[in-house]
Amino acid sequence: MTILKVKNLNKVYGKEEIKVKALSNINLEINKGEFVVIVGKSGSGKSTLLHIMAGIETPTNGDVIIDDISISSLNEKERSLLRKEKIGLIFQSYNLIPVLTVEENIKLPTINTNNKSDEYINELMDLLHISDRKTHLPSQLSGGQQQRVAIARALINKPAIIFADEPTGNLDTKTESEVLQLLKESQKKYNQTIIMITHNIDIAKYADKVIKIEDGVIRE
Ligand SMILES: Nc1ncnc2c1ncn2[C@@H]1O[C@H](COP(=O)(O)OP(=O)(O)OP(=O)(O)O)[C@@H](O)[C@H]1O
Repeated sequence: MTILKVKNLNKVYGKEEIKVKALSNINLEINKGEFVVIVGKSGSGKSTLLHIMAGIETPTNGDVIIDDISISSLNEKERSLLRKEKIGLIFQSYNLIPVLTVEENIKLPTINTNNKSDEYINELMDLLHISDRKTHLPSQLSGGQQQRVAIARALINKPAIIFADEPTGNLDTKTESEVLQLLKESQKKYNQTIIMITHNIDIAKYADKVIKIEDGVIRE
């Protein structure tokens, strides 16, 4: 079953002499439950594609369809609701709120939703080995711990699709494999789709589908 479709997508940044064509006529389909990896050289358009698929950046033209809903037909408020309900985002920079504790950061996406599950927060903190840091602030954590908090925050609403931009780029090998293991367990348990940018060939080996981008174009 298709969960995400990209149709004739183009993205151009800037105008005239500073114009950059970041994506050219991208078409793809991703099935529910798939683990998809996006690879390609620096500047090839990976982050641009991921951000547009996640509804945090708009295309110049073309469309993204998530669960039969066309993102371009939504206004900003509706897009934000769709993101909250269906999408989890993990970035290489953790984007945690500095004045909130670990637990408060993880709970952020549950505000204004029906998700009141303290049980799942505790389960995630246990799985990610951050339970003993739940009242700490992000500045009191190591990089790996901060990334695990960001991952718990992305998973808290049990999103249908998890978008991850180099999520293990700043982690040591041991933490990296723990984080990947957790993502895969979550994917299996809740039939989630993971779409991840990585430079790590080993991660690409585990993927159900590898999307290779070269100069804004998909190479099969
Ligand atoms: N906000 C922006 N304004 C202008 N050009 C941009 C902007 N964001 C990206 N670009 C350009 O679009 C192209 C694709 O960038 P993108 O960040 O998607 O590449 P990437 O494959 O994710 O690279 P990396 O692996 O280095 O993160 C690049 O040429 C980049 O310079």
